[in-house]
Parts: sequence; C-alpha cells; structure tokens
Amino acid sequence: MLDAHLVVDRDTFRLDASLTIAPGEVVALLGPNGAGKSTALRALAGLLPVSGGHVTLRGKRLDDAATRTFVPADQRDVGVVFQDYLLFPHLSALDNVAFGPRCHGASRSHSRSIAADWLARVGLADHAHAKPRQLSGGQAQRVALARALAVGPDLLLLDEPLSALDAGTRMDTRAHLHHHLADHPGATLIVTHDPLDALILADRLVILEAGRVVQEGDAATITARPRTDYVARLVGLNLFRGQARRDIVTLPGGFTLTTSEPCEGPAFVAFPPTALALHPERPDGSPRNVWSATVAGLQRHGDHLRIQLSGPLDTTADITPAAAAALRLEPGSQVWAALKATETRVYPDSAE
Ligand SMILES: Nc1ncnc2c1ncn2[C@@H]1O[C@H](COP(=O)(O)OP(=O)(O)OP(=O)(O)O)[C@@H](O)[C@H]1O
Repeated sequence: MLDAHLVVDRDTFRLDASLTIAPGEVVALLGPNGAGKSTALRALAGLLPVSGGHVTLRGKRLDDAATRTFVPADQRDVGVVFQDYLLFPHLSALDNVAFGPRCHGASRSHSRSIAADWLARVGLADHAHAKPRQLSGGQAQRVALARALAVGPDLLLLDEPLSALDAGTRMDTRAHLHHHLADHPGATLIVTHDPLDALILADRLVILEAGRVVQEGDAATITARPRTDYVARLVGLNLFRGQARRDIVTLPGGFTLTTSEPCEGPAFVAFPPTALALHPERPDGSPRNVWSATVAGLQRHGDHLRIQLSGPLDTTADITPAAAAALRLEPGSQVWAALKATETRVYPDSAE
C-alpha cells in the first residue's frame, strides 16, 4: 500500500530511507534524537517534498523528485496525529473531527455526522461540544485520532502519539490506540522513542539512525539479534562486535569472550545485564569470562540496581540492592565481573 524511498536534504543532514507498509500493517519508526524520524513523517504527510526517491500510496504517485510530481498535504489520503495533537482551540471536539471530512469535500452536515460517529467510536460521544481546553490529555489524544481516522486515510501517521501523557493515562490510551489501529484497514506508521509503544502497537519495527535504516523486522527478531548499540540499549542488552573463531570472539582491543555456540568471521556477542555476576575478588571455578572492572555509575532500575562498568569492556550489570550493599559498590569501586558462556548469544555480523 505504501511504497516510499525518501531522500530529504536538510542543511547537512540527509535522510535516505526506504519504507513499505502493507494494508492493515502497523510499523513503528524508532530511532535516537535527530535520526530523521520527523523528517520522514513530514515527507510522507506532504509537508516536505523529497529531493530524491518517491512516495507511492495505493498505486498513486504522491511525490517524485524525478518527474517533479508533488501532491500537497491536504490532497493526500493521509491522516496525521501530531505529538501535541494540534486541535483547533476555538472549535468543539465535534468540529475538530469534522474538519477532516469537510476538507475532503464532505458537506457540513455529513462531516458532522461522520465526526459524531467517530467520537462515539473513541468513547467521547459525551464530549462532542467540549473545547480542547476542557479535555484531558488522553481525551485530546482520542479526538486527534478520531480526526485523523475520520477521513478514512490510506495512510495513518502518528508522531509520538503518547509522549504528552502521564504514565497512567499512557497505559489506558495505549490499549485504546491498539484497538483502533488493529481495526484500521490502511497502512499505519508510528514515530516513537518508546520501545514499549513500538512493541505493543506495531507489527514491525524499522530502526532509523543518522538518516539510514539500520535494522528492521518483528520485535522478536530485533530483540534476539540487535545490530547496533542503539538497538541493543533499546532492548536492554550489552552488545559487542568482534571476530569469531569457533567459540571465541576477539573484540577490537584484543579482549576475548568465550561463547557457548560456535561462529566464524565477523560476529556480534550479546548478553543481558542480569548475566553479569560481580565479585569483590577474582572468582574461582567455572565462568570462562572474567575481568576486572571499575564502577562508573549506579542507577535504580525497577527492583534492581543497574551498574555501569568500565574496563576492558563497557557493560551494564543488574544486581540486587543487597548484592550492591554487600559489595559496597560506589562510583570508582573495583570489582570482578564474571559472565557465563551459556548466557551469551553469538550471531554473524553480515547483512540480513
Ligand atoms: N527545519 C530544519 N532545517 C534544517 N535542518 C533540520 C530542520 N529540522 C530538522 N533538521 C535536522 O534534520 C535532522 C533530523 O531531524 P528530525 O527532527 O527528523 O529527527 P528525529 O529523529 O525526528 O529527532 P527527534 O527524535 O529529536 O524528534 C536533524 O539533524 C535536524 O537538525
């Protein structure tokens, strides 16, 4: 349904990313600050022309640098929910939602009846006459979603749809959004920083870094085999790249890690923060991977403490507060880190 190759130049930044989304599919576009997510969303919405490549939606060319085709935003079958919703403050919820169909040529009364129907579907029939300032954040988000869906868009774009909400509202609104996205027959793209939103709402993740797609796939594949530091942090893993020879991976500084599975050639080694055990003295016995590390930082992480370690490897370890107290950990402390080979995952560093 959506087939796009987006090349957009903004001063020194270049976005060069391909994106396809099937009808009914929900794709999350994730990436660090400045990766180009908003630029991609704006190009798809028709708020920025591409300088190369194309945007094709349901077989229709919306943008093509080569043929100088450019369909403006208001003539695209695209619905957008912006981060801060951009509701018209002087219009009621009903008129905000009716605005979309009205712009797409529906009569005033028909637009209002479509809007009333959509407000009912998002559970806000009782708030039709409320102005945006009388709505809670979660309700405003629903009005913005209803407004975007009311035009029956072939492509729905959501820019950080939950970021303006507090944690409690976020959970409810996420569940609500999930329900509506599952029913949407068109393509959906969600731009988000939040891995939880991506994992819950999307069928597929596309990871953008410095204007390029670095990894894409379903959550299980990406979680099992991250390919960049950003993705590894996103899914909460320590990740290293090196040269594998049988069950030994040699990292660029010469440090070696023993893995439980064999691999050959360029390879990634990943392990979770819980796989690292910390000891005051060099541990005896079985672990094959043992090194001396310095505590660079400590943070609370749920029930655990997350310890940043520097040394031959920069890693994070999760330990219990009791273990941290017994080890008397503080920034600058020296510890021994042990990692069992069976806790590591090794996979080839080759193009997918
Ligand atoms: N109006 C602009 N003019 C010039 N450069 C811009 C403009 N807007 C964004 N950029 C640059 O384009 C790059 C990508 O920005 P973009 O906002 O698309 O990233 P993002 O992934 O959405 O980031 P964030 O998560 O912080 O919103 C950045 O380097 C930014 O400085």
